Amino acid sequence: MSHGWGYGRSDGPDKWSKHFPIANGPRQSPINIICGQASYDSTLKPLKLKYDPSNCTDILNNGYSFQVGFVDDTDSSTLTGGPITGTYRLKQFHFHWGASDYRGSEHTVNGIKFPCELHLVHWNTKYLSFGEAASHPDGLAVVGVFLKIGAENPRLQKVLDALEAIKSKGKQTTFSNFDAETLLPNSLDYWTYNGSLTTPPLLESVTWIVLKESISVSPTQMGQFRSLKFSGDGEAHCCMQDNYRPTQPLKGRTVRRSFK
Ligand SMILES: NS(=O)(=O)N=C1NCCCN1
Ligand SMILES: [Zn+2]
Repeated sequence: MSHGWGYGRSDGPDKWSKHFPIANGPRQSPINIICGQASYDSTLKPLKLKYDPSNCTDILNNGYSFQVGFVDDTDSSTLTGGPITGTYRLKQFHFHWGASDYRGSEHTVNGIKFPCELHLVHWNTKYLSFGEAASHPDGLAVVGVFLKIGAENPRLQKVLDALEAIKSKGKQTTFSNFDAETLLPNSLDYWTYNGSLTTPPLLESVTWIVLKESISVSPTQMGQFRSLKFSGDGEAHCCMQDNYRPTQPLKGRTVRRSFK
């Protein structure tokens, strides 16, 4: 499952530019969102997320994070509105987290790190597939949701309960009838900017939509994230944590906000 990159000292984010030179490109992600510099745009539409729980198929430890996959052969789980035009289909969601509760998110807000960040990955249906869409500047839209330490999150717990079966790299199991909408906060106010995938191949094809409101996660639940392994069965155990890319230079980009 390893593609020659990771989050360790020898293969981590500072080394990615060796095989993926776009790592130093003009629209890399994640970024630090400076609230006072994000400009309100009254033309931004409300986000419309319509997810069908029956599209949910599986949960996989891919050796970098874990992802929950969705069938994406129809428009039954989609993102529309917001800063995008057209219809984007939900492909998967995954998370990034830290070894401690004081780091782990990829985006930061006024320099503040959260312990975890959820990414809901969607692709533009003007293209034929996720893979095709990922090579176009308007191909992908990722909704980012911060997780903040607080009360136990019973909706998140449904996902965490499935981790028992996918502790090591390459493990996959069925995961069905999950409504991804239950992972969203009450408010869909957002920041948006043009960026990239935050993991190799770091393609600059993502419209980022980062929600202002966070969802809760308890310290115990964060421990369940950290119980996963980067390593496969039979390999030296390596806890899956600190699987986040540090923030990247803005390089003149504008961050817009949908809220006053
Ligand atoms: N963290 S991210 O920007 O969503 N990066 C991704 N890379 C591979 C495909 C899905 N997403
Ligand atoms: Zn991600």
